Amino acid sequence: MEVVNTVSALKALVAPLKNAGKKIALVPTMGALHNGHISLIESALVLADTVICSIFVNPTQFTDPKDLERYPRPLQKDLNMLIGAGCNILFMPDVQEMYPEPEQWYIDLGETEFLLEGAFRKGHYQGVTQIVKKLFDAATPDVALFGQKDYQQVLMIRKMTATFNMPIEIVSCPIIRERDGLAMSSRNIHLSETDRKHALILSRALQYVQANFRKKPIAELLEHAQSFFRNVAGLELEYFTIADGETLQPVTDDAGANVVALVAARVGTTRLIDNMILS
Ligand SMILES: Nc1ncnc2c1ncn2[C@@H]1O[C@H](COP(=O)(O)OP(=O)(O)OP(=O)(O)O)[C@@H](O)[C@H]1O
Ligand SMILES: CC(C)(CO)[C@@H](O)C(=O)[O-]
Ligand code: BAL
Repeated sequence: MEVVNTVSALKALVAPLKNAGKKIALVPTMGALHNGHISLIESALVLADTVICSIFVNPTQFTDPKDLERYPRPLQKDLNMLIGAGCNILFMPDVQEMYPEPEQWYIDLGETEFLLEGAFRKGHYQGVTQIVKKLFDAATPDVALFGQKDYQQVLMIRKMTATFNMPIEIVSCPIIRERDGLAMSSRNIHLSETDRKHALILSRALQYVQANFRKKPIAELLEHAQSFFRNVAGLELEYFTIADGETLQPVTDDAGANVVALVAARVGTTRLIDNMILS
């Protein structure tokens, strides 16, 4: 695996590959890799000739400075995992290169930006689209892969690429879970033993809704799913919604296809998200 730290070094590697007609895939990450990330690399290897993984903990998408400060950065382990997975190129730019000057960035991502994650992490999707645009410009991929775990993120990135007419296929990959159902996340490392038990409530509530969708009214599903989170010390529900998979607006009982249940909760000091597609 080639490791490059600058945009110019990345472009120098990628240009001859593109000239030779090779298909390039990009898997953007913030590091602290787990099997969810590795599944993206594996899917990328199927879709493309060369797979680039980026590791960059992007300051502009963090709304909580403590969250940024304590974001895990186990570099050696990440390198070993990427080599084991067969990744071809690791791009690890530094903050100074990605943001040489403080810059203005605003793009219209539509109303969906302000719902769910966007409501709890103000400006988050401006920061995400800002860095993903820079990563796309640097890597010039044909295809980029993201996890369904960050469901709303995939919608926002599709909107951004459409805005800039970027000819990049955006692929959403299934959520990889621990054996007991907890969605893998770099932030799981912060969970205490008690938090780890409470964290399971997110996937359990989603599973309940998935198993009972169209069997019970939406209001009843929501009430019961939300009740899973009540009176659990150290567990704080931020949202649980059953929404249209494109607009993320809440659906009613006559909803057709493309419905998703999404949840976010604080478990101890850690904020977790998860979702399941219902139809
Ligand atoms: N469990 C998972 N299954 C599949 N893809 C995942 C999973 N977790 C994260 N991803 C995807 O990996 C990419 C990089 O995510 P990121 O580096 O933020 O990891 P993360 O585990 O989501 O970390 P955190 O949630 O703590 O920010 C994103 O596209 C994300 O959706
Ligand atoms: C896409 C991403 C790498 C942009 O920083 C990040 O939001 C993530 O890890 O999902
Ligand atoms: N996994 C999405 C990146 C973030 O939480 O900031």
